[in-house]
Amino acid sequence: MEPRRTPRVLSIAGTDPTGGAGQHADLKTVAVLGGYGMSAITAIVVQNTQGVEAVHPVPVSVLSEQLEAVSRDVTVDAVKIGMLGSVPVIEAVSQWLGDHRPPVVVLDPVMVATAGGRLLDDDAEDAIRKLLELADLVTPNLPELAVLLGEEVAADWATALDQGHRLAEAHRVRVLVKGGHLPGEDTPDALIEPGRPEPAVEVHAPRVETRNTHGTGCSLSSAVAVLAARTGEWPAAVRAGRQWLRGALLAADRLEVGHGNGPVHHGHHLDDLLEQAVAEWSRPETEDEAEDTGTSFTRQLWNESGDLRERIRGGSFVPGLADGSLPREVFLDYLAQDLIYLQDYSRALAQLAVRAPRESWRALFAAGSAGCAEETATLHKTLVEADAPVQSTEVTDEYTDFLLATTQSRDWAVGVAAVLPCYWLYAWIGTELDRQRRAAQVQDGHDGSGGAHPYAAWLDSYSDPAFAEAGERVRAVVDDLARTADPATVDHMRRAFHRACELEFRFFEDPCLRGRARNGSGDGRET
Ligand SMILES: Nc1ncnc2c1ncn2[C@@H]1O[C@H](COP(=O)(O)OP(=O)(O)OP(=O)(O)O)[C@@H](O)[C@H]1O
Ligand SMILES: Cc1ncc(COP(=O)(O)O)c(N)n1
Repeated sequence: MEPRRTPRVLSIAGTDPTGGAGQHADLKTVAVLGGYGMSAITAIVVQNTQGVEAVHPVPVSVLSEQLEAVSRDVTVDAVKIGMLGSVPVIEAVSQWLGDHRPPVVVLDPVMVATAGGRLLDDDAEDAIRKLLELADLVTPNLPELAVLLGEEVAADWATALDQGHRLAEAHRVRVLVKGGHLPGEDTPDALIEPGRPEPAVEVHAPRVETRNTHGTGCSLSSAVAVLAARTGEWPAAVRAGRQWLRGALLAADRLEVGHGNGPVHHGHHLDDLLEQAVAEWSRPETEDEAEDTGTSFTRQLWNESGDLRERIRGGSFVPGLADGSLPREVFLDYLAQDLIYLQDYSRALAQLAVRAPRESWRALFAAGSAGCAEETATLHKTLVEADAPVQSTEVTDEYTDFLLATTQSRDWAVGVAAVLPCYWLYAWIGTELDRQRRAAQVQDGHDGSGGAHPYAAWLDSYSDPAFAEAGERVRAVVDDLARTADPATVDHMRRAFHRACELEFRFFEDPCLRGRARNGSGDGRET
Protein backbone atom coordinates (compact mmCIF):
# COMPACT_ATOMS: atom_id res chain seq x y z
CA MET A 1 0.00 0.00 0.00
CA GLU A 2 1.66 3.26 -1.17
CA PRO A 3 0.88 6.06 1.31
CA ARG A 4 -0.83 9.07 -0.27
CA ARG A 5 -1.26 12.45 1.41
CA THR A 6 -4.78 13.10 0.13
CA PRO A 7 -6.26 9.69 -0.61
CA ARG A 8 -9.31 9.44 -2.84
CA VAL A 9 -11.81 7.49 -0.78
CA LEU A 10 -15.09 6.09 -2.08
CA SER A 11 -17.96 5.31 0.27
CA ILE A 12 -20.53 2.75 -0.86
CA ALA A 13 -23.36 3.12 1.64
CA GLY A 14 -26.84 4.38 2.44
CA THR A 15 -27.87 7.89 3.42
CA ASP A 16 -28.88 9.61 6.64
CA PRO A 17 -30.70 12.94 6.17
CA THR A 18 -29.68 14.02 9.68
CA GLY A 19 -26.06 13.69 8.60
CA GLY A 20 -24.76 11.49 11.42
CA ALA A 21 -24.42 8.02 9.90
CA GLY A 22 -23.97 6.28 6.55
CA GLN A 23 -22.67 8.25 3.55
CA HIS A 24 -22.76 11.53 5.42
CA ALA A 25 -20.68 10.30 8.33
CA ASP A 26 -18.26 8.71 5.85
CA LEU A 27 -17.77 11.83 3.74
CA LYS A 28 -17.34 14.06 6.80
CA THR A 29 -14.83 11.65 8.32
CA VAL A 30 -12.80 11.40 5.13
CA ALA A 31 -12.75 15.18 4.73
CA VAL A 32 -11.65 15.99 8.28
CA LEU A 33 -8.93 13.35 8.17
CA GLY A 34 -7.38 14.73 5.02
CA GLY A 35 -8.88 12.60 2.24
CA TYR A 36 -10.99 13.36 -0.80
CA GLY A 37 -14.41 11.77 -0.31
CA MET A 38 -16.66 10.28 -3.01
CA SER A 39 -19.93 8.40 -2.72
CA ALA A 40 -21.98 5.75 -4.49
CA ILE A 41 -25.39 5.47 -2.83
CA THR A 42 -26.98 2.09 -2.13
CA ALA A 43 -30.21 3.27 -0.49
CA ILE A 44 -32.05 6.41 0.53
CA VAL A 45 -32.79 5.81 4.19
CA VAL A 46 -35.50 7.81 5.92
CA GLN A 47 -34.05 8.09 9.41
CA ASN A 48 -33.13 10.49 12.13
CA THR A 49 -31.44 10.24 15.51
CA GLN A 50 -34.52 8.44 16.85
CA GLY A 51 -34.68 5.59 14.38
CA VAL A 52 -35.10 4.32 10.82
CA GLU A 53 -38.54 5.00 9.29
CA ALA A 54 -38.09 3.63 5.78
CA VAL A 55 -35.45 2.29 3.39
CA HIS A 56 -35.70 3.03 -0.35
CA PRO A 57 -33.08 0.93 -2.15
CA VAL A 58 -31.46 2.52 -5.18
CA PRO A 59 -32.00 0.19 -8.20
CA VAL A 60 -29.01 -2.15 -8.44
CA SER A 61 -28.25 -1.07 -12.01
CA VAL A 62 -28.08 2.57 -10.84
CA LEU A 63 -25.62 1.62 -8.11
CA SER A 64 -23.45 -0.21 -10.67
CA GLU A 65 -23.59 2.80 -12.98
CA GLN A 66 -22.42 5.07 -10.16
CA LEU A 67 -19.53 2.71 -9.40
CA GLU A 68 -18.55 2.49 -13.06
CA ALA A 69 -18.75 6.27 -13.49
CA VAL A 70 -16.33 6.77 -10.62
CA SER A 71 -13.87 4.11 -11.76
CA ARG A 72 -13.89 5.29 -15.37
CA ASP A 73 -12.68 8.68 -14.23
CA VAL A 74 -10.96 8.52 -10.85
CA THR A 75 -8.26 6.36 -9.27
CA VAL A 76 -9.77 5.11 -6.02
CA ASP A 77 -7.19 4.72 -3.24
CA ALA A 78 -9.59 3.30 -0.69
CA VAL A 79 -13.16 2.14 -0.48
CA LYS A 80 -15.32 1.95 2.59
CA ILE A 81 -18.38 -0.27 2.24
CA GLY A 82 -21.29 0.30 4.62
CA MET A 83 -24.99 -0.49 4.30
CA LEU A 84 -25.68 -2.74 1.32
CA GLY A 85 -29.16 -3.97 2.23
CA SER A 86 -29.85 -6.89 -0.11
CA VAL A 87 -28.29 -9.81 -1.97
CA PRO A 88 -28.38 -8.19 -5.45
CA VAL A 89 -26.60 -5.08 -4.11
CA ILE A 90 -23.93 -7.20 -2.41
CA GLU A 91 -23.42 -9.11 -5.66
CA ALA A 92 -23.09 -5.87 -7.66
CA VAL A 93 -20.47 -4.55 -5.22
CA SER A 94 -18.60 -7.91 -5.32
CA GLN A 95 -18.52 -7.74 -9.08
CA TRP A 96 -17.22 -4.19 -9.06
CA LEU A 97 -14.53 -5.17 -6.52
CA GLY A 98 -13.58 -8.09 -8.77
CA ASP A 99 -12.97 -5.63 -11.63
CA HIS A 100 -11.57 -2.58 -9.84
CA ARG A 101 -10.33 -3.57 -6.40
CA PRO A 102 -8.64 -0.52 -4.76
CA PRO A 103 -5.58 -1.05 -2.51
CA VAL A 104 -7.65 -0.45 0.65
CA VAL A 105 -11.04 -2.14 1.11
CA VAL A 106 -12.80 -1.69 4.47
CA LEU A 107 -16.13 -3.45 5.00
CA ASP A 108 -18.45 -2.35 7.80
CA PRO A 109 -21.06 -5.14 7.73
CA VAL A 110 -23.99 -2.89 8.70
CA MET A 111 -27.01 -4.95 9.76
CA VAL A 112 -29.03 -2.96 12.31
CA ALA A 113 -29.06 0.77 13.23
CA THR A 114 -28.18 1.68 16.83
CA ALA A 115 -31.51 3.42 17.25
CA GLY A 116 -33.33 0.38 15.85
CA GLY A 117 -34.28 -0.66 12.32
CA ARG A 118 -32.92 -3.43 10.07
CA LEU A 119 -30.53 -2.28 7.36
CA LEU A 120 -29.80 -5.73 5.85
CA ASP A 121 -32.25 -8.32 4.51
CA ASP A 122 -32.38 -11.56 6.54
CA ASP A 123 -31.33 -13.67 3.53
CA ALA A 124 -28.26 -11.51 2.82
CA GLU A 125 -25.99 -12.75 5.60
CA ASP A 126 -24.39 -15.48 3.48
CA ALA A 127 -23.67 -13.01 0.70
CA ILE A 128 -21.94 -10.68 3.20
CA ARG A 129 -19.80 -13.61 4.40
CA LYS A 130 -18.64 -14.13 0.82
CA LEU A 131 -17.85 -10.44 0.47
CA LEU A 132 -15.42 -10.75 3.39
CA GLU A 133 -13.00 -12.51 1.05
CA LEU A 134 -12.68 -9.32 -1.00
CA ALA A 135 -12.05 -7.02 1.96
CA ASP A 136 -8.76 -6.05 3.63
CA LEU A 137 -10.46 -5.19 6.90
CA VAL A 138 -13.91 -5.92 8.32
CA THR A 139 -15.27 -3.86 11.23
CA PRO A 140 -18.26 -5.66 12.81
CA ASN A 141 -19.80 -4.65 16.12
CA LEU A 142 -20.39 -7.55 18.51
CA PRO A 143 -23.87 -8.53 17.24
CA GLU A 144 -22.58 -8.40 13.64
CA LEU A 145 -19.53 -10.48 14.56
CA ALA A 146 -21.86 -13.09 16.08
CA VAL A 147 -24.07 -13.17 12.97
CA LEU A 148 -21.06 -13.57 10.68
CA LEU A 149 -19.93 -16.59 12.72
CA GLY A 150 -23.45 -17.93 13.32
CA GLU A 151 -22.90 -17.82 17.10
CA GLU A 152 -24.21 -16.11 20.24
CA VAL A 153 -23.22 -12.47 20.82
CA ALA A 154 -20.04 -12.30 22.93
CA ALA A 155 -20.77 -11.21 26.49
CA ASP A 156 -17.17 -10.43 27.44
CA TRP A 157 -13.99 -9.18 25.76
CA ALA A 158 -12.12 -12.51 25.82
CA THR A 159 -14.97 -14.19 23.90
CA ALA A 160 -15.13 -11.27 21.48
CA LEU A 161 -11.38 -11.57 20.77
CA ASP A 162 -11.72 -15.31 20.26
CA GLN A 163 -14.56 -14.76 17.79
CA GLY A 164 -12.50 -12.12 16.01
CA HIS A 165 -9.59 -14.56 15.60
CA ARG A 166 -11.85 -17.26 14.25
CA LEU A 167 -13.51 -14.91 11.74
CA ALA A 168 -10.08 -13.68 10.61
CA GLU A 169 -8.84 -17.25 10.09
CA ALA A 170 -12.00 -18.47 8.38
CA HIS A 171 -11.98 -15.69 5.78
CA ARG A 172 -8.29 -14.68 5.75
CA VAL A 173 -9.27 -11.10 6.51
CA ARG A 174 -8.22 -8.52 9.14
CA VAL A 175 -10.91 -7.99 11.77
CA LEU A 176 -11.40 -4.90 13.92
CA VAL A 177 -13.19 -6.28 16.98
CA LYS A 178 -15.12 -3.41 18.65
CA GLY A 179 -16.15 -3.67 22.27
CA GLY A 180 -18.46 -0.64 22.25
CA HIS A 181 -21.48 -2.88 22.88
CA LEU A 182 -20.01 -4.58 25.97
CA PRO A 183 -21.46 -3.60 29.33
CA GLY A 184 -19.22 -1.66 31.70
CA GLU A 185 -16.75 1.20 31.72
CA ASP A 186 -14.15 -0.16 29.29
CA THR A 187 -14.52 0.25 25.52
CA PRO A 188 -11.82 -2.00 24.04
CA ASP A 189 -10.98 -2.44 20.35
CA ALA A 190 -8.53 -4.86 18.74
CA LEU A 191 -7.07 -5.36 15.29
CA ILE A 192 -6.78 -9.08 14.57
CA GLU A 193 -4.70 -10.27 11.62
CA PRO A 194 -5.06 -13.76 10.14
CA GLY A 195 -2.17 -16.03 11.08
CA ARG A 196 -1.22 -14.02 14.17
CA PRO A 197 -2.25 -15.37 17.59
CA GLU A 198 -1.96 -11.95 19.30
CA PRO A 199 -3.89 -8.83 18.23
CA ALA A 200 -1.76 -6.45 16.13
CA VAL A 201 -3.36 -3.62 18.14
CA GLU A 202 -5.35 -3.76 21.35
CA VAL A 203 -6.53 -0.53 22.95
CA HIS A 204 -8.71 0.14 25.97
CA ALA A 205 -10.29 3.42 27.05
CA PRO A 206 -13.00 4.45 29.50
CA ARG A 207 -16.50 4.80 28.03
CA VAL A 208 -17.43 8.38 27.11
CA GLU A 209 -20.55 9.47 28.99
CA THR A 210 -22.83 10.46 26.13
CA ARG A 211 -25.91 9.14 24.38
CA ASN A 212 -24.69 10.71 21.13
CA THR A 213 -23.11 7.69 19.49
CA HIS A 214 -25.07 7.61 16.21
CA GLY A 215 -22.72 6.72 13.40
CA THR A 216 -19.67 5.73 15.48
CA GLY A 217 -19.27 2.48 13.54
CA CYS A 218 -19.55 4.19 10.12
CA SER A 219 -17.17 6.94 11.20
CA LEU A 220 -14.55 4.60 12.64
CA SER A 221 -14.45 2.37 9.56
CA SER A 222 -14.14 5.40 7.24
CA ALA A 223 -11.45 6.83 9.49
CA VAL A 224 -9.43 3.62 9.32
CA ALA A 225 -9.90 3.49 5.53
CA VAL A 226 -8.64 7.01 4.90
CA LEU A 227 -5.85 6.71 7.48
CA ALA A 228 -4.69 3.36 6.09
CA ALA A 229 -4.44 4.91 2.63
CA ARG A 230 -2.70 7.94 4.08
CA THR A 231 -0.17 6.14 6.29
CA GLY A 232 0.14 2.86 4.40
CA GLU A 233 -0.16 0.98 7.70
CA TRP A 234 -3.12 -0.77 9.30
CA PRO A 235 -2.06 -0.64 12.98
CA ALA A 236 -1.28 3.08 12.76
CA ALA A 237 -4.60 3.69 11.03
CA VAL A 238 -6.52 1.82 13.73
CA ARG A 239 -4.78 3.60 16.59
CA ALA A 240 -5.18 7.04 15.04
CA GLY A 241 -8.77 6.41 13.95
CA ARG A 242 -9.81 5.30 17.37
CA GLN A 243 -8.11 8.23 19.09
CA TRP A 244 -9.81 10.64 16.70
CA LEU A 245 -13.21 8.99 17.30
CA ARG A 246 -12.74 9.33 21.04
CA GLY A 247 -12.34 13.11 20.59
CA ALA A 248 -15.45 13.12 18.36
CA LEU A 249 -17.43 11.34 21.11
CA LEU A 250 -16.12 13.69 23.80
CA ALA A 251 -17.23 16.71 21.75
CA ALA A 252 -20.52 15.14 20.56
CA ASP A 253 -22.80 16.86 23.08
CA ARG A 254 -21.72 20.28 21.76
CA LEU A 255 -23.51 19.61 18.46
CA GLU A 256 -27.06 19.47 19.85
CA VAL A 257 -28.43 17.57 16.85
CA GLY A 258 -31.71 15.69 17.34
CA HIS A 259 -33.63 14.29 20.28
CA GLY A 260 -32.40 10.68 20.15
CA ASN A 261 -28.91 9.24 19.77
CA GLY A 262 -27.21 12.26 18.22
CA PRO A 263 -24.12 12.20 15.97
CA VAL A 264 -20.46 12.58 16.97
CA HIS A 265 -18.47 15.75 16.26
CA HIS A 266 -16.34 14.78 13.27
CA GLY A 267 -14.43 18.07 13.01
CA HIS A 268 -13.70 18.46 16.73
CA HIS A 269 -9.93 18.61 16.15
CA LEU A 270 -10.26 21.52 13.71
CA ASP A 271 -12.11 23.94 15.99
CA ASP A 272 -9.13 26.02 17.10
CA LEU A 273 -7.45 25.96 13.70
CA LEU A 274 -10.61 27.13 12.00
CA GLU A 275 -11.11 29.99 14.39
CA GLN A 276 -7.69 31.31 13.45
CA ALA A 277 -8.03 30.58 9.76
CA VAL A 278 -11.40 32.33 9.47
CA ALA A 279 -10.03 35.34 11.32
CA GLU A 280 -7.13 35.45 8.85
CA TRP A 281 -9.20 34.83 5.72
CA SER A 282 -11.69 37.53 6.65
CA ARG A 283 -8.99 40.16 7.07
CA PRO A 284 -8.65 42.73 4.23
CA GLU A 285 -5.71 41.94 1.97
CA THR A 286 -3.84 45.22 2.02
CA GLU A 287 -2.99 47.69 4.72
CA ASP A 288 -4.59 50.42 2.56
CA GLU A 289 -7.86 48.57 2.62
CA ALA A 290 -7.35 48.11 6.33
CA GLU A 291 -6.99 51.86 6.88
CA ASP A 292 -10.33 52.34 5.10
CA THR A 293 -12.41 49.82 6.96
CA GLY A 294 -10.76 50.15 10.39
CA THR A 295 -12.97 47.60 12.09
CA SER A 296 -10.82 45.01 13.85
CA PHE A 297 -8.88 45.91 16.97
CA THR A 298 -5.44 45.36 15.44
CA ARG A 299 -6.46 47.44 12.43
CA GLN A 300 -7.32 50.27 14.79
CA LEU A 301 -3.95 49.84 16.48
CA TRP A 302 -2.22 49.93 13.10
CA ASN A 303 -4.01 53.14 12.13
CA GLU A 304 -3.17 54.71 15.47
CA SER A 305 0.53 53.94 15.00
CA GLY A 306 0.82 55.59 11.56
CA ASP A 307 2.94 58.46 12.94
CA LEU A 308 5.40 56.05 14.44
CA ARG A 309 5.90 54.34 11.08
CA GLU A 310 6.59 57.74 9.55
CA ARG A 311 9.22 58.36 12.21
CA ILE A 312 10.84 55.00 11.46
CA ARG A 313 10.79 55.79 7.74
CA GLY A 314 12.38 59.18 8.29
CA GLY A 315 14.84 58.07 11.02
CA SER A 316 18.50 57.17 10.64
CA PHE A 317 18.44 53.44 11.01
CA VAL A 318 16.07 52.12 8.33
CA PRO A 319 17.16 54.48 5.53
CA GLY A 320 20.84 53.88 6.46
CA LEU A 321 20.36 50.15 6.36
CA ALA A 322 18.39 50.33 3.11
CA ASP A 323 20.98 52.31 1.15
CA GLY A 324 23.97 50.70 2.86
CA SER A 325 25.27 53.95 4.38
CA LEU A 326 24.87 52.79 7.99
CA PRO A 327 28.41 52.56 9.47
CA ARG A 328 29.46 49.02 10.20
CA GLU A 329 30.22 49.76 13.85
CA VAL A 330 26.68 51.12 14.30
CA PHE A 331 25.29 48.03 12.62
CA LEU A 332 27.33 45.72 14.86
CA ASP A 333 26.23 47.71 17.88
CA TYR A 334 22.64 47.18 16.75
CA LEU A 335 23.20 43.43 16.28
CA ALA A 336 24.69 43.15 19.77
CA GLN A 337 21.60 44.76 21.27
CA ASP A 338 19.41 42.59 19.07
CA LEU A 339 21.10 39.48 20.49
CA ILE A 340 20.32 40.55 24.06
CA TYR A 341 16.84 41.60 23.05
CA LEU A 342 16.05 38.32 21.28
CA GLN A 343 17.18 36.26 24.27
CA ASP A 344 14.61 38.04 26.43
CA TYR A 345 11.99 38.13 23.68
CA SER A 346 12.34 34.36 23.43
CA ARG A 347 11.75 34.17 27.21
CA ALA A 348 8.71 36.48 26.95
CA LEU A 349 7.18 34.29 24.21
CA ALA A 350 7.90 31.19 26.30
CA GLN A 351 6.00 32.77 29.21
CA LEU A 352 3.05 33.38 26.90
CA ALA A 353 3.26 29.76 25.74
CA VAL A 354 3.22 28.48 29.32
CA ARG A 355 0.23 30.64 30.24
CA ALA A 356 -1.69 30.22 26.95
CA PRO A 357 -5.37 29.37 27.45
CA ARG A 358 -5.56 27.36 24.19
CA GLU A 359 -3.45 24.56 22.82
CA SER A 360 -2.99 26.13 19.36
CA TRP A 361 -1.89 29.42 20.94
CA ARG A 362 0.56 27.59 23.14
CA ALA A 363 2.04 26.01 20.03
CA LEU A 364 2.23 29.38 18.24
CA PHE A 365 4.20 31.09 21.03
CA ALA A 366 6.34 28.06 21.79
CA ALA A 367 7.37 27.99 18.12
CA GLY A 368 8.06 31.76 18.22
CA SER A 369 10.22 31.31 21.30
CA ALA A 370 12.17 28.48 19.68
CA GLY A 371 12.62 30.53 16.48
CA CYS A 372 14.15 33.42 18.46
CA ALA A 373 16.47 31.06 20.29
CA GLU A 374 17.74 29.80 16.93
CA GLU A 375 18.21 33.34 15.69
CA THR A 376 20.25 34.27 18.78
CA ALA A 377 22.67 31.43 18.02
CA THR A 378 23.30 32.83 14.51
CA LEU A 379 23.69 36.37 15.81
CA HIS A 380 26.04 35.24 18.51
CA LYS A 381 28.30 33.63 15.91
CA THR A 382 28.35 36.79 13.76
CA LEU A 383 29.25 38.94 16.74
CA VAL A 384 31.97 36.64 18.00
CA GLU A 385 33.48 36.61 14.52
CA ALA A 386 33.33 40.42 14.41
CA ASP A 387 34.71 40.64 17.96
CA ALA A 388 31.89 43.07 18.89
CA PRO A 389 31.24 43.88 22.57
CA VAL A 390 27.89 42.73 23.93
CA GLN A 391 26.49 44.74 26.81
CA SER A 392 22.90 45.88 27.15
CA THR A 393 21.98 49.54 26.85
CA GLU A 394 19.35 51.46 28.79
CA VAL A 395 16.90 51.31 25.89
CA THR A 396 17.33 47.56 25.47
CA ASP A 397 16.82 47.03 29.20
CA GLU A 398 13.75 49.21 29.21
CA TYR A 399 12.19 47.25 26.34
CA THR A 400 13.04 43.77 27.61
CA ASP A 401 12.06 44.59 31.23
CA PHE A 402 8.71 45.79 29.94
CA LEU A 403 8.11 42.67 27.84
CA LEU A 404 9.17 40.22 30.55
CA ALA A 405 7.08 41.92 33.24
CA THR A 406 4.04 42.23 31.00
CA THR A 407 4.07 38.66 29.73
CA GLN A 408 4.74 37.27 33.18
CA SER A 409 2.39 39.11 35.49
CA ARG A 410 -0.20 41.00 33.45
CA ASP A 411 -3.39 39.67 31.91
CA TRP A 412 -2.36 37.20 29.17
CA ALA A 413 -4.10 39.33 26.52
CA VAL A 414 -2.00 42.36 27.52
CA GLY A 415 1.17 40.29 27.17
CA VAL A 416 0.18 39.24 23.65
CA ALA A 417 -0.54 42.85 22.67
CA ALA A 418 2.93 43.78 24.00
CA VAL A 419 4.81 41.24 21.86
CA LEU A 420 2.86 42.03 18.68
CA PRO A 421 4.81 45.16 17.56
CA CYS A 422 8.08 43.25 17.31
CA TYR A 423 6.47 40.73 14.93
CA TRP A 424 4.49 43.27 13.00
CA LEU A 425 6.90 46.19 12.73
CA TYR A 426 9.75 43.86 11.89
CA ALA A 427 7.76 42.45 8.97
CA TRP A 428 6.70 45.94 7.91
CA ILE A 429 10.30 47.15 8.08
CA GLY A 430 11.21 44.25 5.81
CA THR A 431 8.93 45.61 3.08
CA GLU A 432 9.97 49.18 3.80
CA LEU A 433 13.66 48.32 3.54
CA ASP A 434 13.06 46.56 0.30
CA ARG A 435 11.23 49.59 -1.11
CA GLN A 436 13.89 52.08 0.05
CA ARG A 437 16.71 49.81 -1.12
CA ARG A 438 15.26 49.54 -4.60
CA ALA A 439 14.62 53.30 -4.73
CA ALA A 440 18.28 53.97 -3.75
CA GLN A 441 19.57 51.60 -6.43
CA VAL A 442 17.41 53.13 -9.11
CA GLN A 443 18.74 56.58 -8.17
CA ASP A 444 22.28 55.24 -8.47
CA GLY A 445 21.47 54.00 -11.94
CA HIS A 446 21.40 50.33 -10.85
CA ASP A 447 18.69 48.03 -12.09
CA GLY A 448 17.17 47.38 -8.65
CA SER A 449 17.94 43.69 -8.78
CA GLY A 450 20.57 43.44 -6.05
CA GLY A 451 24.25 44.27 -6.47
CA ALA A 452 26.88 44.49 -3.73
CA HIS A 453 25.21 45.77 -0.62
CA PRO A 454 27.01 45.59 2.74
CA TYR A 455 23.90 44.32 4.53
CA ALA A 456 22.30 42.30 1.73
CA ALA A 457 22.13 38.98 3.58
CA TRP A 458 20.70 40.64 6.60
CA LEU A 459 18.12 42.58 4.61
CA ASP A 460 16.93 39.34 3.05
CA SER A 461 16.40 37.81 6.47
CA TYR A 462 13.93 40.61 7.24
CA SER A 463 11.52 39.46 4.59
CA ASP A 464 11.19 35.86 5.82
CA PRO A 465 7.58 34.92 4.90
CA ALA A 466 7.36 32.42 7.78
CA PHE A 467 8.03 35.22 10.24
CA ALA A 468 5.44 37.48 8.60
CA GLU A 469 2.95 34.62 8.72
CA ALA A 470 3.59 34.05 12.41
CA GLY A 471 2.99 37.79 12.92
CA GLU A 472 -0.37 37.49 11.16
CA ARG A 473 -1.32 34.66 13.46
CA VAL A 474 -0.36 36.65 16.55
CA ARG A 475 -2.45 39.50 15.16
CA ALA A 476 -5.42 37.14 14.84
CA VAL A 477 -4.94 36.09 18.48
CA VAL A 478 -4.98 39.75 19.60
CA ASP A 479 -8.20 40.33 17.64
CA ASP A 480 -9.76 37.23 19.11
CA LEU A 481 -8.89 38.31 22.62
CA ALA A 482 -10.06 41.89 22.11
CA ARG A 483 -13.47 40.69 20.93
CA THR A 484 -14.28 39.15 24.32
CA ALA A 485 -12.13 41.21 26.72
CA ASP A 486 -13.71 43.83 29.00
CA PRO A 487 -13.09 47.50 28.09
CA ALA A 488 -10.43 48.00 30.79
CA THR A 489 -8.42 45.06 29.45
CA VAL A 490 -8.80 46.27 25.86
CA ASP A 491 -7.51 49.66 26.95
CA HIS A 492 -4.57 48.01 28.69
CA MET A 493 -3.84 45.97 25.55
CA ARG A 494 -3.87 49.16 23.49
CA ARG A 495 -1.43 50.89 25.85
CA ALA A 496 0.89 47.87 25.91
CA PHE A 497 0.91 47.75 22.09
CA HIS A 498 1.76 51.45 21.73
CA ARG A 499 4.40 51.35 24.45
CA ALA A 500 6.08 48.43 22.67
CA CYS A 501 5.87 50.32 19.34
CA GLU A 502 7.60 53.33 20.87
CA LEU A 503 10.29 51.11 22.38
CA GLU A 504 10.79 49.40 19.00
CA PHE A 505 11.43 52.80 17.43
CA ARG A 506 13.90 53.81 20.13
CA PHE A 507 15.58 50.41 19.86
CA PHE A 508 16.25 50.99 16.14
CA GLU A 509 17.41 54.56 16.50
CA ASP A 510 19.51 54.15 19.64
CA PRO A 511 22.61 52.65 17.96
CA CYS A 512 22.64 55.61 15.55
CA LEU A 513 22.35 58.09 18.41
CA ARG A 514 25.21 56.43 20.24
CA GLY A 515 27.25 56.34 17.05
CA ARG A 516 26.80 60.07 16.71
CA ALA A 517 27.69 60.64 20.35
CA ARG A 518 30.89 58.60 19.87
CA ASN A 519 31.89 60.60 16.80
CA GLY A 520 30.70 63.90 18.27
CA SER A 521 28.61 64.74 15.19
CA GLY A 522 26.80 63.43 12.12
CA ASP A 523 23.67 61.42 11.91
CA GLY A 524 25.23 58.00 12.42
CA ARG A 525 25.30 57.40 8.64
CA GLU A 526 28.24 57.51 6.33
CA THR A 527 28.02 60.15 3.65
N1 LIG B 1 -19.61 5.70 24.69
C1 LIG B 1 -18.48 5.36 24.08
N2 LIG B 1 -17.31 5.72 24.62
C2 LIG B 1 -16.15 5.42 24.02
N3 LIG B 1 -16.07 4.75 22.88
C3 LIG B 1 -17.21 4.32 22.29
C4 LIG B 1 -18.47 4.61 22.86
N4 LIG B 1 -19.43 4.09 22.04
C5 LIG B 1 -18.79 3.54 21.01
N5 LIG B 1 -17.46 3.66 21.16
C6 LIG B 1 -16.43 3.22 20.22
O1 LIG B 1 -16.93 3.52 18.93
C7 LIG B 1 -16.51 2.54 17.99
C8 LIG B 1 -17.70 1.93 17.31
O2 LIG B 1 -18.27 1.14 18.26
P1 LIG B 1 -19.50 0.16 18.21
O3 LIG B 1 -19.07 -1.14 18.75
O4 LIG B 1 -20.62 0.86 18.91
O5 LIG B 1 -19.78 0.02 16.67
P2 LIG B 1 -21.11 0.04 15.89
O6 LIG B 1 -22.20 -0.57 16.68
O7 LIG B 1 -20.79 -0.51 14.57
O8 LIG B 1 -21.39 1.56 15.74
P3 LIG B 1 -22.76 2.19 15.24
O9 LIG B 1 -23.28 2.83 16.49
O10 LIG B 1 -22.39 3.19 14.22
O11 LIG B 1 -23.59 1.08 14.71
C9 LIG B 1 -15.68 1.58 18.80
O12 LIG B 1 -14.32 1.96 18.71
C10 LIG B 1 -16.18 1.73 20.20
O13 LIG B 1 -15.21 1.36 21.14
C1 LIG C 1 -27.25 4.51 6.10
C2 LIG C 1 -26.85 4.00 7.43
N1 LIG C 1 -25.75 3.23 7.55
C3 LIG C 1 -25.36 2.79 8.75
C4 LIG C 1 -26.06 3.10 9.88
C5 LIG C 1 -25.60 2.54 11.21
O1 LIG C 1 -25.19 3.53 12.10
P1 LIG C 1 -25.79 3.58 13.57
O2 LIG C 1 -25.79 2.15 14.06
O3 LIG C 1 -24.88 4.43 14.35
O4 LIG C 1 -27.17 4.10 13.45
C6 LIG C 1 -27.21 3.90 9.74
N2 LIG C 1 -27.96 4.25 10.77
N3 LIG C 1 -27.57 4.33 8.51
